[in-house]
Amino acid sequence: MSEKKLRIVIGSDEAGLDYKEVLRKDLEADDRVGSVVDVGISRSENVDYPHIAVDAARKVESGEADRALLICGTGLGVAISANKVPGIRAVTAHDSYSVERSVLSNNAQVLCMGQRVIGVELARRLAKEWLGYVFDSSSASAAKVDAISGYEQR
Ligand SMILES: O=C[C@H](O)[C@H](O)COP(=O)(O)O
Repeated sequence: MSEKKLRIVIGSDEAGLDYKEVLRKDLEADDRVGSVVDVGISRSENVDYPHIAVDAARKVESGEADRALLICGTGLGVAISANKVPGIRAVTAHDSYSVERSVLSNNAQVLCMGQRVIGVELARRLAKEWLGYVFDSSSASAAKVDAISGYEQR
């Protein structure tokens, strides 16, 4: 039985644009990915990171996409912004273990990285690993994620 392919949204500000372009190509070439929607920025249009991050997060929240990958200078601003969208769990992670736990412990749908923080090859490797993790809703972590959701003001 084949796994359902992931629908990914990718976005960045100017500080993350180079990595975003590289990571988008990697995602498009990955068999586990069914679609990649790029919410910007492009070389010709600059937009500040909060708008890109919220746009991407809304696509996940609405069910249009399964996950989002966001890049800015640090990976911090895009995570803060994406987390303003109810139902979204966005994290900044630059190491393999945190990327794994962001999905398996936190059921985070949004991974954020900083182009000014890690090398491009590590970012590529982490994004590849990230695709392989699937949250287990019958795991002991599920009740903790539910508790996070319970604190949201809807
Ligand atoms: O978190 C913010 C990002 O790192 C962004 O790319 C740069 O933001 P700044 O220009 O406000 O430092």
